Amino acid sequence: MKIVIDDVEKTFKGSKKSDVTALKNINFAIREEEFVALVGPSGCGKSTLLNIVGGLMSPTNGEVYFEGMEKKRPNLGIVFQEIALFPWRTVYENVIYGLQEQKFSNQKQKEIGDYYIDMVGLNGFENALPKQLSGGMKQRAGIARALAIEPDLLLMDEPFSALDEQTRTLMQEELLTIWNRTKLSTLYVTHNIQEAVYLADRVIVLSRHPGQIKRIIDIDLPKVGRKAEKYRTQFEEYADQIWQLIRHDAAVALKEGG
Ligand SMILES: Nc1ncnc2c1ncn2[C@@H]1O[C@H](COP(=O)(O)OP(=O)(O)OP(=O)(O)O)[C@@H](O)[C@H]1O
Repeated sequence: MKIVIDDVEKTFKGSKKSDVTALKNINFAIREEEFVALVGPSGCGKSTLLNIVGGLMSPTNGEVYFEGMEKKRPNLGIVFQEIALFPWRTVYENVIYGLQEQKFSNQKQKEIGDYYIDMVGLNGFENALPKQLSGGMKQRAGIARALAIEPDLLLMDEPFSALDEQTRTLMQEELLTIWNRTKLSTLYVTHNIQEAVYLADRVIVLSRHPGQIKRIIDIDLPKVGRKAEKYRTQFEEYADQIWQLIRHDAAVALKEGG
C-alpha cells in the first residue's frame, strides 16, 4: 500500500484580494512503513497539504489516493497541535472513542484501549479527565486515540509545538519508540528542522507562494540512535542542508508576517 499525492494544487479564492495559490505541482508518495516529514517556512502550505491528504479539504486540482488497498476508505489517525480530547470523557474513554464508533465489542475495546494506553505510558491515568493532565500527557492520550483505530496512515500536524522544550524532546523520543513498534506510514508536519531530521525517513522541503516541493531528502541514518555522537556530523549536515533551502523563504515570510 502507498499513499499517492498526485499533482495536487490548492487555490483559495480571495474576496477582495486576488486568489492565493497555496500549493502547486505537489507530487510524492508515502510508502508503507515510511515516516515522511513536511517542513517549510510559515505559510508554505504544510497544514493545507496535510488537510488535503487527510480528506478534510479538497484540492483544486489533482488527487490523493491509497494505492493497493482493498478497503474502500482508509482509516486515518490524526494528531494536531492542540489535541481535541473530549473534556467530559476520561483518558480511557477518549482512547477508545474511535473503536466505539466502529462498533468494536466491549472486550475488544478494552484490549486495544489498554494496549495503547500502556504504549504511551498513561497507565494509572485511565480514569483521569483531560483537565487533570499536563500538556505532554494530553498529547500522549491523543496519540493513543489516533493509534487505537490502527490507522492506514498517521497524520501529525506540529503535535509537540505547544509543549516546553524538555517535554518536547522526551515526546520525540517516545514517538520514535512507538513508531518502531507500530511502523505506521506517517506524514508529519513541523517547522522544526532538527525534529524532522530526528524522526523522518524522508524530509520534504516546501517553498512558499506558491507552496511547491523544493527538495526531497532521504535521511540516510539509522532510525535508532540517530542522535549518537558518531552521527552528529551527518545529522548537522542534513539540518544545515534543509535550513539553507528554507532560509530565504523564511526571511521573506518573517517580513510579510507569515
Ligand atoms: N482558508 C483559507 N483561505 C484563504 N487562504 C488560506 C486559507 N488557509 C490557508 N490559506 C493561505 O494558504 C497559505 C498556506 O497556509 P498553511 O496554513 O497551509 O501554511 P503552513 O505552512 O501550515 O503555515 P504555518 O507554518 O504558519 O502554520 C498561506 O498563504 C495562507 O494564508
